[in-house]
Amino acid sequence: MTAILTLKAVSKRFGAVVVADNFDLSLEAGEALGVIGPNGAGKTSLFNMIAGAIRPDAGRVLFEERDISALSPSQRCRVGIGRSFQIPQPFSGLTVFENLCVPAFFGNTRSNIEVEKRCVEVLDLTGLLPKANALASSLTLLERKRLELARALAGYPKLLLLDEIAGGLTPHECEELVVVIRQVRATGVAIVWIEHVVHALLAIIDRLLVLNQGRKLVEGDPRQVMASREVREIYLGVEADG
Ligand SMILES: Nc1ncnc2c1ncn2[C@@H]1O[C@H](COP(=O)(O)OP(=O)(O)OP(=O)(O)O)[C@@H](O)[C@H]1O
Repeated sequence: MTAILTLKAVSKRFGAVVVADNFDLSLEAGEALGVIGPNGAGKTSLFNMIAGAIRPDAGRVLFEERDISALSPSQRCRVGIGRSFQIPQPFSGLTVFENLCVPAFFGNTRSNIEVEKRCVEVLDLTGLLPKANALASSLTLLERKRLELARALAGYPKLLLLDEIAGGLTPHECEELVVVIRQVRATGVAIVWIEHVVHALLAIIDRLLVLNQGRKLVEGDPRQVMASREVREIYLGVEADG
């Protein structure tokens, strides 16, 4: 299969803090990868380097085998990278539908009818159709999370970066969101999902990567990774003896 995303020997540091240490990553089209790691491990910085918000000190980022290292965040959006942020910040004075129009119209040559159709499709997929005309400021936390996902989807991404989208939700709300993300996945979009709510991740992903201090600590089958000595050590603070 073709790699949709490749990171080659990416390094980044902020002063003495290393957030990526000669880091390699490959993701196939349609694949779902989970990313966990302790606070400060470099997870959001990884997204920032994929989405173009920060530039690595060294290394390259490839999307569908094209080097996108020099592209701006908006150009990366246009090639097919969508992103949701840890703290949803919708345009609170606009309606839910209008919030989607912004990324759906941005920087493309699609007709109004096509873009409107896309917005309705995404609202339906994310369960927000009944709220289409509500002001974003009136939404509950779960609805704002749905809107965050919908805004990332509105720009026709082939790769979706989800940053702790389940954070702060009740277990029941989290289950509802997992149902939506599963539906998104079924449309063929590749997903990289950073999440501390591990059971939500495990319901979706094919592969799990554990980051620590900008390095890949362990990666592979999600359940095997969760049961690994390395994960027990960093999360439980125990010196596992294997
Ligand atoms: N722009 C920046 N300038 C300076 N330091 C930064 C910058 N961005 C991130 N850092 C530092 O880099 C480290 C990694 O941050 P990052 O947000 O990538 O971690 P994370 O794994 O996402 O953590 P969390 O789980 O707490 O969100 C942290 O120590 C953070 O303070």
